[in-house]
Amino acid sequence: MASPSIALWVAIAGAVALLSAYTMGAFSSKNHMPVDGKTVLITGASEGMGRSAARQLAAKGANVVIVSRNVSRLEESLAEIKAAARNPQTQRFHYISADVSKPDYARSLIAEAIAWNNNQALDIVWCVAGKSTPDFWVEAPLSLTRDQMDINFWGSAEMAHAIIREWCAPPAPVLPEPKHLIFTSSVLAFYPIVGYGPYSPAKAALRALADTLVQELEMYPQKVKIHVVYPGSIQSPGFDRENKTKPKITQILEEGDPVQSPDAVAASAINGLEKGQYFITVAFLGHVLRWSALGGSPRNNWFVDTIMCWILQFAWMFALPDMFGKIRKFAKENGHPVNYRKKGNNE
Ligand SMILES: NC(=O)C1=CN([C@@H]2O[C@H](COP(=O)(O)OP(=O)(O)OC[C@H]3O[C@@H](n4cnc5c(N)ncnc54)[C@H](OP(=O)(O)O)[C@@H]3O)[C@@H](O)[C@H]2O)C=CC1
Ligand SMILES: CCCCCCCCCCCCCCCC(=O)[C@@H](N)CO
Repeated sequence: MASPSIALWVAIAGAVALLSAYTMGAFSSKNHMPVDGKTVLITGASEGMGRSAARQLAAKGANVVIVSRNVSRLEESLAEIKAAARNPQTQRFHYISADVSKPDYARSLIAEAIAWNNNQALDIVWCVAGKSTPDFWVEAPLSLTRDQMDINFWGSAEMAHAIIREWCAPPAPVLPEPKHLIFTSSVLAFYPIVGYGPYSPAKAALRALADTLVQELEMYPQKVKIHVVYPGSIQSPGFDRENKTKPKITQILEEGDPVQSPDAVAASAINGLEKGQYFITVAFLGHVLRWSALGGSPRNNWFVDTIMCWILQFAWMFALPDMFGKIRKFAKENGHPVNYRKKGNNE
């Protein structure tokens, strides 16, 4: 015999479950970033996650322009991307060699891509090109931080400036479907760890730029959606290179981060884009670090994000002493950092 109060609790629990299922997107399968027949420009697509993303977008029907410096790698990558096309008869593919760390590289690059695209505007621009050379911030020359800023921050900022001016100029058409600009940051933007000092500030700067742009773009009649992808460790050619200079303590601290394949990261990022997410994390540690550091950034989901942000503030009570404990133990055993900085670092 159920008392009225039990029935009431069951009803409330049911309503909460429904509400959370609804807010978690269980009833909405809308694709917020359809790419079939659209044209995507993607930088850093000759290797690693950019190449995987380009191939997966081709398989979903996109025309793709890939950008990086090395032409033979671009050609090889383009062949692979072409082979994955969904509609080989109608889809088109192209590469452009450019160095994204150079000032003002983006305007002429975009002009070339538009000309190739039968003078049609680009639909999606994804900045993936990036590079990390881990080292101790104090021991490494300061020029290393400048170089990392040039590629990781300026490489995307130049592109954002040029493409948004293109999409949002007064004569540009106001279309029902949004354009998409995607940045590729790193979970280190949420929680930087020692050894990535020359790199993390550039990736964190991308977050601040994106948080500004989502506000600024509200003021234009044209619709542009900003997204930021935050990968953890990716088993890419770049990862193999960075491991050569990565300090031991950095390896110890990032041990708990499972390395993902470029394909898995690209698939998960595209899944987040299709769900319409703003900040996209591609693995569990990434979700955790996003919740642990969300601040005033727009939410993907008010219900889930609010509860998880709240829980994660408690998790730091255990995580921070653990991380600092590892650093202090390492320092005690190894002495002054000058002694254990890896050889082979540029000096
Ligand atoms: N690997 C990892 O663990 C993580 C990586 N990231 C970020 O994800 C992105 C992809 O990383 P990953 O898959 O490792 O990439 P890779 O290092 O394997 O590949 C980098 C790509 O960018 C291109 N590139 C590098 N420098 C320039 C430049 N100056 N101008 C134009 N293109 C350039 C490269 O081609 P070329 O050399 O021919 O120019 C290549 O196509 C990067 O932004 C990276 O910072 C984030 C978190 C973790
Ligand atoms: C409550 C919170 C728990 C905290 C746990 C902390 C674990 C830290 C893991 C750091 C992972 C770093 C991946 C670097 C990826 C990257 O960007 C480079 N490989 C550059 O290419």
